[in-house]
Amino acid sequence: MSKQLKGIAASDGIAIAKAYRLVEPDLSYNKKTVSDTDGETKRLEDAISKSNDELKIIRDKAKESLGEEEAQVFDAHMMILADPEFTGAVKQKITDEKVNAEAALGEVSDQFVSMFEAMTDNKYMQERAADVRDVTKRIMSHLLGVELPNPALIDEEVIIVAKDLTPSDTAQLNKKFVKAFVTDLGGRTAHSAIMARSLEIPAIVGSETITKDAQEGQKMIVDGINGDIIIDPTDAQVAEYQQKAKDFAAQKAEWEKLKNEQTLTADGKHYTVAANIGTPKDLTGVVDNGAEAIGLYRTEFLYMDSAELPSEDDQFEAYKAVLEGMKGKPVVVRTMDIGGDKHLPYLPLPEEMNPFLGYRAIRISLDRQDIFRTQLRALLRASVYGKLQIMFPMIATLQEFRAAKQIFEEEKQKLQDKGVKVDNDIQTGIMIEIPAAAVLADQFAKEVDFFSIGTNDLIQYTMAADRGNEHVSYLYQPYNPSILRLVKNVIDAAHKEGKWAGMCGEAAGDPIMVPLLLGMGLDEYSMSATSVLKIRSLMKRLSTADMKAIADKAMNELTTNDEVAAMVKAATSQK
Ligand SMILES: C=C(OP(=O)(O)O)C(=O)O
Ligand SMILES: [Mg+2]
Repeated sequence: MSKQLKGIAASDGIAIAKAYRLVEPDLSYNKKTVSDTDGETKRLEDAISKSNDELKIIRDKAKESLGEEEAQVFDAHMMILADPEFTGAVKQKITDEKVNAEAALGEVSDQFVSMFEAMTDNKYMQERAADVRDVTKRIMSHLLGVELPNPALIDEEVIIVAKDLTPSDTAQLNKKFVKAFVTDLGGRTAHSAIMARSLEIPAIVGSETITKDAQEGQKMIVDGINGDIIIDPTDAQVAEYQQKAKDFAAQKAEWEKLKNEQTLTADGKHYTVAANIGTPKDLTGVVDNGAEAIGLYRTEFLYMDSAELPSEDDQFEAYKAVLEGMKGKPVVVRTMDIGGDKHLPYLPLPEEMNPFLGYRAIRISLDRQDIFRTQLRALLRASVYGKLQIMFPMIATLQEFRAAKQIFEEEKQKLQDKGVKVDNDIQTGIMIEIPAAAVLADQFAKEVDFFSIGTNDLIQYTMAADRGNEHVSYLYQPYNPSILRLVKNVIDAAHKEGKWAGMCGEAAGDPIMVPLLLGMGLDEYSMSATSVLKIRSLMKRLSTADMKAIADKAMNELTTNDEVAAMVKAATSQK
């Protein structure tokens, strides 16, 4: 019997394939005393040898499908397996303390991990802690006779089923075989969901129970447009969704025709439809989808993809590639936004009760000026290759903006003094994603060159509802009149000072939000590249005067998110 489930639609598209459970098995063990220590040592050696064979295969596969760099992590794992200090310590423990191999491995591993993690001034050794943890899991799985999921070995079409996916898990998915993913946890603006959209993989998050409901290899349908999941579908359901997939492809082909057009409304007004990117690799999607600018380059992925802080030169190359690739079209580069759900293995952050309210983004940059200044220098040097605009994330106060701007000016001056060419007209702006900044937008507008509204965070901070928590996702309300009024306040404040206002949160590519934003006069809309043509097509049939009436009604007469959504749908003939 087929089973239906609903989750939060996070990335468009339909997929039909077998489930692949990316779920860690239970690796818990009991500590036991053993008399046959030789036998126990032999069990350990077998498990190590099986782990080694497995890692060799995984390494080769990863190299083939993901590239040399992604595959290197498995080399590091094999080195630990071959390291007599580590494996020797486990064997010693079995013999000396007469304990089972699982307990000896677990305890030695914990010691190594704590030792590496304590070396806070040695990034290389700190990273080894994560490697030791991974290798321990692999050996333990063989000792316990359970199987670890090995996503790098996937060689047939699958739908990934997981509790949650971190941005780095998502980066390792091979698009050739991974047709979709479904998770228990998460919200539409979690970074794994954002990455799914840029990879053009259908995704559903926050299903709550998919890891309980879907068994390995079971056939599944994932409808990333509506958030529907069907496990073990009937033939009729498969046929129905094959048709839906065809319709979706036809719709996409229709949008494709707008690729080289400007974005004009029905009454002939031009607005900039831009794209968000995470790495220079995403440029292809931006160009293929005809985006008119890059409204947000999330540079933290450059830091996350690296084993250590990226050097000034590495960063320079990445920024230059993006600026050149856009051929003079504007590129808004956001300085590093680490913290919240984005971590760096080599930059341990303090454990926090509320990481989204803690040490992150500009707060880290102003504290760790060595990191910040390096990034600004790389940006300044790259600025001559295109139209660079720099944006600071998570600005709460004017002092923060002034401090960031001051550091930017200092670095610019130092480079110029050395005779390095930099663009003299780089605009500097801020993300508006903290309600304090949205409320004081009139004061900020006097000092910044532009605003870009980050609704992903602005909504979570205004509604006090974690953007990634499916239990409070009902409160994550982009169309709530409170959010709309804040957004309007920001746009009006910018315009009053002759500045421009954009939006780079996911709401900028939302077909219900866009008519409201047009009505409020938002200048720039930056979204997943895959939404650009859909939104251009929508804007083409809307008139700004009509949308102004709708936006005014939403902000002044309606009271709930749902009322606003229903009104916009009816007024713009959307289903
Ligand atoms: C665009 C935003 O930034 P991020 O999603 O990276 O937090 C936002 O908060 O809306
Ligand atoms: Mg944000």
